[in-house]
Amino acid sequence: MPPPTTWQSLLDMPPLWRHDALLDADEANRLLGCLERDLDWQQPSLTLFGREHPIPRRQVWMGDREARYRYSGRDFVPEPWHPQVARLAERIAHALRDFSEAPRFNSVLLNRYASGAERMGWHSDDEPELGQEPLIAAVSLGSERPLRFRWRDRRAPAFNVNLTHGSLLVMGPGVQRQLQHALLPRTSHGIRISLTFRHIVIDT
Ligand SMILES: O=C(O)CCC(=O)C(=O)O
Ligand SMILES: [Fe+2]
Repeated sequence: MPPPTTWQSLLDMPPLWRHDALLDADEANRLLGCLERDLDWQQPSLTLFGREHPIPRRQVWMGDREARYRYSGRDFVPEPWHPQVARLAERIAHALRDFSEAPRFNSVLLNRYASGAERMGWHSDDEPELGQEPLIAAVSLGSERPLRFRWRDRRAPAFNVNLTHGSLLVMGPGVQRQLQHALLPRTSHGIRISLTFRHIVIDT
């Protein structure tokens, strides 16, 4: 496990870690503006009980060409790496050098929440293409919002993790299997962008 100087351990087992200053405020501001401007933010619909619902946020999938993912029963090829996002992936890999299980991230889901009303419901990132025990690294930009976690077996109370501008949250092996997370709606919040870096296992 990494030295605890810049890292804060939120859970020991499974490992949940936060780094509050991956980017300084200027870097985080610049990246937020650049992603806002450059990316083609999408709002796909999901089918739930036979009805189509547009997702309550915008998103972009980005990554290596081979890192395809399935979504609503269809195969998607990710957008090519934006140079600033590719640089950020390298920076995270560097910050994670002391985690023995740190993967090489070949894809990232970017989420854009225009206001506190936009959100993401309870889920785990446990799609088969992420492998058995994924490590997911999430960078937050913009308005500070809590990510709420709950244990699937309700062994302990749910808790919030505050995601500040420029911070990095690491969800280590076991987090997706044992917990769910959600970005719940909040009043009076400004724009927020998150980038969740993942490793998609490529079938050969
Ligand atoms: O926006 C967030 O911090 C949560 C994103 C998330 O859970 C995901 O991309 O799977
Ligand atoms: Fe997630």
